[in-house]
Amino acid sequence: MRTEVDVAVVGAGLAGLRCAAVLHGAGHEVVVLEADDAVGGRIRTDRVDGFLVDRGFQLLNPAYPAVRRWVDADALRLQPFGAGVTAVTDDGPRTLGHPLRAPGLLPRTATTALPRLREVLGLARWAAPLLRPRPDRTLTDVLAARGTRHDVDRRTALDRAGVDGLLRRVVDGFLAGVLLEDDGSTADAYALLLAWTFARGVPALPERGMQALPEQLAAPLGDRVRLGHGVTAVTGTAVETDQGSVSARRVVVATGAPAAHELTGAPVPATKGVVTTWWSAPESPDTDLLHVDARVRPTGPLVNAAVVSRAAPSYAPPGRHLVQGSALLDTAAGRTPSEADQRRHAGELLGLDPSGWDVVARHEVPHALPAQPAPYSDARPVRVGDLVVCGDHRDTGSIQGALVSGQRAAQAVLEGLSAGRR
Ligand SMILES: Cc1cc2nc3c(=O)[nH]c(=O)nc-3n(C[C@H](O)[C@H](O)[C@H](O)COP(=O)(O)OP(=O)(O)OC[C@H]3O[C@@H](n4cnc5c(N)ncnc54)[C@H](O)[C@@H]3O)c2cc1C
Repeated sequence: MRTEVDVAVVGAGLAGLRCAAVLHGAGHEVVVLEADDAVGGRIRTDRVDGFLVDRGFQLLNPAYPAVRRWVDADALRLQPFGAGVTAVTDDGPRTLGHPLRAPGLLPRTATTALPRLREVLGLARWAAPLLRPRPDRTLTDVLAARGTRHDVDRRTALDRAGVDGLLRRVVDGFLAGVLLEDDGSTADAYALLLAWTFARGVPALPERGMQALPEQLAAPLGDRVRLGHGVTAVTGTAVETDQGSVSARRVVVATGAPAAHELTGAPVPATKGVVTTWWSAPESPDTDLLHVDARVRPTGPLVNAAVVSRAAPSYAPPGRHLVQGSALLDTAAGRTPSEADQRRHAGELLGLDPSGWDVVARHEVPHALPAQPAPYSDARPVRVGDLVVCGDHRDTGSIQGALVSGQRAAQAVLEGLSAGRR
């Protein structure tokens, strides 16, 4: 294979697909070179025995600005989770729900929150910047104006705001599952940004699984996406793959952080890992919420568990339920929770006997998210030497961040191409 194009994009994850779609839409000849056998990168879905299982539990928040702008969410036929969380506590299960988006949870939310007004006030102090954004300013602007909170991690910020007790354990447990760290080391500004998106939208799963999202982005590109093309080397104008070489006026590296480092030598953030086990269960409680362990001494490794098929019925065949339990994974530190530990803990969090569950799949994802320590930075440069680099590690470690970094990379390429023409 020898190809000549305007732009070669390495990687068909969300960032690469968004970047390629913009360039294709602007009339440039683009090729996307993907090592794997399908598009999606970290967002893949398998069908196993009639179940849909994503490669690691994740959710799509339709309130992400990038999703609103560039994704046809209606076409994905989203199945929302409940807007709240159920916590196992030392005094039994407690539920906290979004007051506007989950009015049905109000009585249970009030029972949890009213006896803890001091803790609620602490939480309000922590979340105060979220209450202030003016319609004409983004939350990032508001956080920038506050300055210092870019420099602290979320543990320090929650301590300073006086968030403690049960609500602190619920917040920590919930954020551990989203940020994939349980030491509070993520930049507080990013934790607040996430809280802001959770306040504005209810996370959901597409009817055909999470992979429907990258597939939608890839559709307009047609056969410009070449699967099974592992890239071995790049320069500013050429890409070597295991199938031959591609010449291009510009090259975009849109891989995850470790591959970006290998191909470009650019420094990349450390990564966080997660292991999700999926089980088929004959019965389940009627809950579409995430369940977390908010006991003073949690008894297992899970950051969350859920009966996925209660929220997303398309994920299980009739008469069965799909349960997931996710735990932090750090193979270098010897932290690889066993299936048995995950199963026992999931049973506790959901109030079920897990002995009759069958494993459907287990996904260990060592590089699930880039670490996002303080000071917060959501827009690392996309130009690295004469290459353009995108991916969630250049922005925030999220669907939103990957899409935005792809967009920024495309803009940088367009500027470069038009400057080259002058
Ligand atoms: C388990 C898990 C749970 C998550 N949960 C959430 C969530 O709930 N909400 C949220 O917003 N985000 C979540 N995320 C994060 C989100 O999925 C990622 O931020 C996003 O998908 C990253 O997209 P990307 O395009 O930057 O990178 P990737 O998806 O990693 O895409 C990079 C692509 O490059 C390809 N590639 C790599 N090397 C080469 C090479 N040499 N040649 C050719 N191709 C190559 C890869 O195969 C891949 O397809 C989660 C991620 C994981 C793994």
